[in-house]
Amino acid sequence: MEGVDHLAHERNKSEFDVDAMKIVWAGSPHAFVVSDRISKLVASDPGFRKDNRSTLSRKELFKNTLRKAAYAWKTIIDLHLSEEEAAKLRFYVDEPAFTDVHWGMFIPAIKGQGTEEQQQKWLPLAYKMQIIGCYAQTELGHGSNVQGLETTATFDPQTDEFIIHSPTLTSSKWWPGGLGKVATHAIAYALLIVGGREQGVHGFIVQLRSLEDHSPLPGMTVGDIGMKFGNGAYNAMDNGVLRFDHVRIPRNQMLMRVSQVTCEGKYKQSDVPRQLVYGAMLYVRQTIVADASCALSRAVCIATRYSAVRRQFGSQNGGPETQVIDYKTQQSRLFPLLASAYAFRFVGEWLKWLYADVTQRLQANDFSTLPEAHACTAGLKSLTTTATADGIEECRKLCGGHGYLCSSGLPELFAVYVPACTYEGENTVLLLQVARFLMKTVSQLGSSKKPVGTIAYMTRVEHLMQCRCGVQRGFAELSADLVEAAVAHCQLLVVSKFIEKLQQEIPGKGVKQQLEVLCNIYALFLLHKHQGDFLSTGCITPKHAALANDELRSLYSQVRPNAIALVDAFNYTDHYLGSILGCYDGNVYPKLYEAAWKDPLNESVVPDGYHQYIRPLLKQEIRTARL
Ligand SMILES: CC/C=C\C/C=C\C/C=C\C/C=C\CC/C=C/C(=O)SCCNC(=O)CCNC(=O)[C@H](O)C(C)(C)COP(=O)(O)OP(=O)(O)OC[C@H]1O[C@@H](n2cnc3c(N)ncnc32)[C@H](O)[C@@H]1OP(=O)(O)O
Ligand SMILES: Cc1cc2nc3c(=O)[nH]c(=O)nc-3n(C[C@H](O)[C@H](O)[C@H](O)COP(=O)(O)OP(=O)(O)OC[C@H]3O[C@@H](n4cnc5c(N)ncnc54)[C@H](O)[C@@H]3O)c2cc1C
Repeated sequence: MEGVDHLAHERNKSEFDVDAMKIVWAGSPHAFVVSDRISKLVASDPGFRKDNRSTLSRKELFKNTLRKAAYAWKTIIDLHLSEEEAAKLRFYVDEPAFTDVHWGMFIPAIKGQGTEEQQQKWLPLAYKMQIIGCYAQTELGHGSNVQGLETTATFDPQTDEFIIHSPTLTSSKWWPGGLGKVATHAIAYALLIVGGREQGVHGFIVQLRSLEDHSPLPGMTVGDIGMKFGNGAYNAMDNGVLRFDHVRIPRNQMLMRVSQVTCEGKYKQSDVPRQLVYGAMLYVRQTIVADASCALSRAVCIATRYSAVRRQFGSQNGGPETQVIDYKTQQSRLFPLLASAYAFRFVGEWLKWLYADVTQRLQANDFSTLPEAHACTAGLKSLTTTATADGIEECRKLCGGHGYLCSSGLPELFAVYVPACTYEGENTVLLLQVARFLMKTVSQLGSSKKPVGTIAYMTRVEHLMQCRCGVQRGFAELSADLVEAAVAHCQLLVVSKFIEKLQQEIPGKGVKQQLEVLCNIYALFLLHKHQGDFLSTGCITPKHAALANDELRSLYSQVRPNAIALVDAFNYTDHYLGSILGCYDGNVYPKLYEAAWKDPLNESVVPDGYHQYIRPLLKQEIRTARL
């Protein structure tokens, strides 16, 4: 039944102003208007179609991605879109591509680590896409251990150049997105050697390919690293391999904000801390946290709408069966994820603020908040991506069998999303960074250096002052426990930022009340899940644990009538969701049925291969047939 809203009865039940919630979700009325306009623009343009993605071969998929990226760029130019609108357009096009790394890493690395002069030279070219950049840090042998990178950049004072070289197989650059087939330039990270002395890892701008015919420049061996997890999905991205054979670049292509090499071959360090070499990672981790709420909310939107459409069991006197969303078990799996999507949205907003604040301070040579910013970006990146990847998979299961179909949108969403747990810092490795920061704070508790900001609470935890570790090799030996402490610290951050959000004025009928319910679900669900830890440390009593569980059930009942409206507030178009199960009108079954017939296997009634393989089998001719 075309045009009928099968979820209208659900939408009529809602107890709050959905339009006002859309603005809260978007961040501001302006952000909502931009997001709404651009998402509809992308959805209505056949040039951005994506429903056939899972049936394309790797080569077709990749070429189609190139076409879309070029078409997106043309749209941006033709419509004179602002930077903000252009970023939204790329977001709603929803295809992993070299452009993510060009805009998300190459440009930020030059901005953060380049001198004024370098920025003036390279940024205009990059902004106009006259050059396309990638971020070549990871190597075949080392990813997490950045100090272990083997690529060398040796200064040659005779020619005023660096010689970039890959001395071993394991020093081959391996993984950088966009490197394989597209990028013309890279920020390549290499061990700097000046006057025979090693000076640690630094970033260099290296041209990879000719701007005339795209052939690799002399001394470069470059290609794609091969198929990745999931058909379609992240295979639209050309993650690459690169070897340097004594490639020479001018001295002024070393990113020199943090440290410099003079033409005489002197190595000089500015007053800024060395850690700023890692600055691009700080930036991207912050954007990944914001992105987690998008990916999780998308999966939750699909699972919630479908749970309201799907009915199983419970028919009374021939009446309709029960909507699966009404089962308490379904609610106890789904609603904490709905609450998490909102929680991650708000902590992402806060992290964006924190990043802007630290950037401003760094510009004024105030480096005091850098360790905290590093711990927050690393920890929240780890926490939100792990929870989102797990959450997407849970949403697939919440959709039963149909969740496994590509047309549900969930398998591809999972395949595209799950590497976020690894890239930009493997999640456990990042939690160890948070643990290191926490232990450093604990060790300073008795001193005059008082913890502030996100660790201010530590002064209130009396017993931390008495913490002494009797275990040999302290940190390494206890690292599994310390990782758990780091997760708990990050969860505290998420909960406290949700509570802070609720302390702000939030307009719109019933909006604040809904958010309070979600915040309580988020916090109590954590308490319920980790009640063993809370009980064993005496933080709660068994009675508290039971009360929390009772309260959770009551909160789920309060969410139930508002569930569809709470996911409508994400304001996702059917194009962006890319899911038959999650379509706005809930008209799932006819769409699933129709889509099945479009599969290439159904192009002929009798399949290719019948005469060769099926018929001989049926006719018992298999032993004589040539297979
Ligand atoms: C489809 C895409 C969808 C969504 C994405 C949305 C937007 C994103 C846009 C684009 C991205 C798109 C695709 C992703 C592409 C992926 C790219 C990459 O993966 S790039 C490679 C990333 N690599 C890593 O993250 C490596 C991880 N390793 C490290 O960060 C470090 O090596 C590590 C910190 C683990 C260890 O460093 P090391 O110096 O060896 O050790 P140490 O622990 O001694 O640290 C020294 C000192 O420095 C402090 N510190 C470490 N890192 C930072 C930092 N980033 N900032 C500030 N400070 C830092 C550390 O705390 C320590 O300080 P103290 O001595 O304790 O004071
Ligand atoms: C899709 C994708 C895109 C990528 N894009 C880029 C890119 O554009 N540019 C780029 O430079 N890189 C890129 N990467 C590489 C990525 O950044 C690294 O893979 C990532 O940082 C993890 O490093 P690794 O592979 O060395 O993992 P490893 O460090 O080898 O991890 C293996 C295991 O060892 C554990 N481990 C490692 N160190 C420790 C430790 N100290 N203590 C305890 N456990 C430890 C980890 O927890 C993990 O379980 C990309 C990767 C992927 C998957």
